[in-house]
Amino acid sequence: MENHRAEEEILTVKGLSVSFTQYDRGFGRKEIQAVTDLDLRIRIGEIVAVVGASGSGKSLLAHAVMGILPYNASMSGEILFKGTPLTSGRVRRLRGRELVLVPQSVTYLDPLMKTGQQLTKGRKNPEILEKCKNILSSCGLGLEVMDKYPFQLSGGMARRVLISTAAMEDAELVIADEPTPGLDKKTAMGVMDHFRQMADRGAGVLLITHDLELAVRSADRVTVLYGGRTVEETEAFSFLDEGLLKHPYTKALCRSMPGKWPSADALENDRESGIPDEGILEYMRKEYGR
Ligand SMILES: Nc1ncnc2c1ncn2[C@@H]1O[C@H](COP(=O)(O)OP(=O)(O)OP(=O)(O)O)[C@@H](O)[C@H]1O
Ligand code: NI
Repeated sequence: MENHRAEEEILTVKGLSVSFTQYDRGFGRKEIQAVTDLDLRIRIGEIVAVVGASGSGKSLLAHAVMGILPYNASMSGEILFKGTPLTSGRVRRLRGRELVLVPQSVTYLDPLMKTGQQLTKGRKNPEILEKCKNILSSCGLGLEVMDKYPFQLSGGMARRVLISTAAMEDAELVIADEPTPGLDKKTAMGVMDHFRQMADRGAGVLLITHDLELAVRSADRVTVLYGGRTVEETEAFSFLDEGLLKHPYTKALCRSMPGKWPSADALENDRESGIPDEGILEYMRKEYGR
């Protein structure tokens, strides 16, 4: 992975739309548009965060890239991995190797397999075991978890095993779907350090999270979704200065970060923010129709 041009895109998503067909009793079919015309780019060495409220389409984006959308979903748009279309055959070959997902739900761990086997995929050479040990320890876990089945782990431990499983592969694209709930801040930052190391070695990382603060601290760029659409795409540092953000929804999100509440005085004189008096959610409902 050494000789890539720095500007090379690992992942290119162009105009992605995902919809579901629902059948109502007696009323026929209804199309539900869940993701609309989404663009996203991840270059080598980059961590790109996707943030947005529950139901804004973050996991669907991840699942579309991984080729694991549910059977009743249909998608359109283009998804390229290293500049070449990610066809269903290609994604099947790359999944779990060059293309790795840290799924949102820990139920993705195989309940019948000890975690050690899931981590090493049965490989027993000393280098693999050493690597496994290092990765587990950077996620705050000891080697003893390798001898346990998933049901013997707490939710937070299972999540860390999932992250470690992904980190074991020298993936070129890692998609982490809400990797940090249930982890304390220190462990969460440890996990993010790990993703940063992977990026430094030439991978691209897509970090999906509710946690805007984590996104701003760990990612290079942040894409904000609302109702399946991109509201704003910006450098992470823009969140340190609200004036660099464009959309009122992003500004409102920025203000919701801990320690980010503007003073009463600032709010009194707040003509610049563009955050409407009616409240941001009411505004978004009108603008985005949901
Ligand atoms: N199998 C499905 N059938 C119908 N609608 C679906 C299906 N899966 C997802 N959706 C809809 O698509 C929208 C986006 O879902 P998605 O799981 O991507 O949200 P999310 O941003 O990941 O939310 P969360 O933060 O809660 O994980 C939701 O409104 C959801 O209702
Ligand atoms: Ni999700």
